[in-house]
Amino acid sequence: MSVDEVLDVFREAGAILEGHFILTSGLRSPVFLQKARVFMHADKTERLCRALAQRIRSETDGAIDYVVGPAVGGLIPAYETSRHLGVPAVWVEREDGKFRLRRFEMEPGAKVVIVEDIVTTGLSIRETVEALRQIGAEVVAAACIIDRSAGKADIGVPLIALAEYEVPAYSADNLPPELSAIPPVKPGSRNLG
Ligand SMILES: O=P(O)(O)OC[C@H]1O[C@H](OP(=O)(O)OP(=O)(O)O)[C@H](O)[C@@H]1O
Ligand SMILES: O=C(O)c1cc(=O)[nH]c(=O)[nH]1
Ligand SMILES: [Mg+2]
Repeated sequence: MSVDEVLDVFREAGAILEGHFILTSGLRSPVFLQKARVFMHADKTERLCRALAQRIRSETDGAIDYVVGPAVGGLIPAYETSRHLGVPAVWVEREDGKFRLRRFEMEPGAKVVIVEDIVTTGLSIRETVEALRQIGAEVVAAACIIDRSAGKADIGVPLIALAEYEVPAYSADNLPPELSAIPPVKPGSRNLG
């Protein structure tokens, strides 16, 4: 799929929100990609994840044992992408704030591909890589639907992005006046009580 085709899916689903958003990294942005509004539609999700699975197959060597999704945003795309790759999908979720594979066993040396929804700074993927390495898994690559860093995020493993779409983000102490004027909202699940 082309970048425009991917963004059209987000546009059609009303998933490109404008306002003042607190991102999971703490950065602020005037744009939020509300992926849940895409993933609520099985047909749109299938189209995106089929294309992502094709990219994963062509850009990784050898067999993959598992797809791993970082909860919450990675759950649905990891599951749907795994269906097209023909391997099981598991997930990491936060326990005391840290990602952990709480519900599954994984044999040491298992080859995994992380499937995320959105990448901004790459922080969530780096945390997922760390959790998987701690249990002896081999992270072959990570993949995402949209990379908001447009290739700049350093995650320490190859990143396969279905689309790169650069969106501005600012530190909280360096906001442009038009953002300062809007009360911020935090849509994601990190640090939810
Ligand atoms: O590259 P990063 O700077 O880490 O940003 C991207 C992450 O932010 C969102 O997760 P969030 O923690 O907001 O919660 P969610 O998965 O519940 O949406 C998204 O699902 C990615 O995991
Ligand atoms: O960086 C984030 O937290 C983030 C950005 C975005 O556009 N969508 C999302 O779900 N998370
Ligand atoms: Mg997430």
